[in-house]
Amino acid sequence: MPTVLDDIVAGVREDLAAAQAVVPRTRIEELAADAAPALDAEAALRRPGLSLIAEVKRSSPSKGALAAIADPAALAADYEAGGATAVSVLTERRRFNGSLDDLDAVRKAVRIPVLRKDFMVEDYQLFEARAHGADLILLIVAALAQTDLVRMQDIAHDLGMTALVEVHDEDETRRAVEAGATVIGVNARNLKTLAVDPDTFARVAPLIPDSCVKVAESGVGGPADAARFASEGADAVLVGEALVRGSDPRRAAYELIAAGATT
Ligand SMILES: O=C(O)c1ccccc1NCC(=O)[C@H](O)[C@H](O)COP(=O)(O)O
Repeated sequence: MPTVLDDIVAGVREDLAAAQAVVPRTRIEELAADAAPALDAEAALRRPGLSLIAEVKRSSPSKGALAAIADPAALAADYEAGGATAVSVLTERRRFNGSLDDLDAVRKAVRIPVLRKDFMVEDYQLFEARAHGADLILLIVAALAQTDLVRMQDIAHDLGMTALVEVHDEDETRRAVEAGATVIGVNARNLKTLAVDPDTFARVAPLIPDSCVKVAESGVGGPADAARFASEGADAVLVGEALVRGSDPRRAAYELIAAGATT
């Protein structure tokens, strides 16, 4: 029985084939090479205190529609003003209602690193991300064979980008570490059931070497959660829903970061 992840990836592959028919691989590589150099997102995430990766997220498979976000650039600018270290832009179209246009708009609006958050399954998407100004990309261990994970991380680094390698459990964490990941995101959302287990980070983080940046992803509902993840060793939290549902994203971003600093 296909999982939610399988369904999402199948849709991504269809959209990717359409994109490649319009912009072939050689051209997307040229566009990536011509883009302004990537910002050093890993260095930014290593700064003292709890970093916030604030997400532009319109909808999701687990919750459906979250927020209309007519102006993703304005939202990203609010995140930056609130002290976010980076902005995550969901570019997947079918389930998250995102796009590369959102990435372009956010890239133009902020001076902090930008994450292209998508389901990366082919090298083409890495060049595409860079061509659209991404500084960070997401590699989901559950969606990739180990050889693909290693190669795609190498390509991302060659393009000057940081790879946020996402894990959900102990086995995936071992694979991420073995692949040489330096920035590891522990996603509390089970990709089969979509349930969020807030204890995932505490369980899995001890397997991540101290030399890595540790990011707690999903289910951060407010400052108390940010403080808890910081006390459990998170260097950063990645937050979507709690920020896009609120009325004051700038203040909400500030409060998450402040809560992380108090631990
Ligand atoms: O959000 C989902 O429902 C989802 C389902 C399947 C795969 C990925 C999914 N979300 C992507 C993310 O990782 C989150 O957007 C991100 O961690 C922020 O989560 P949250 O703060 O809980 O919105």
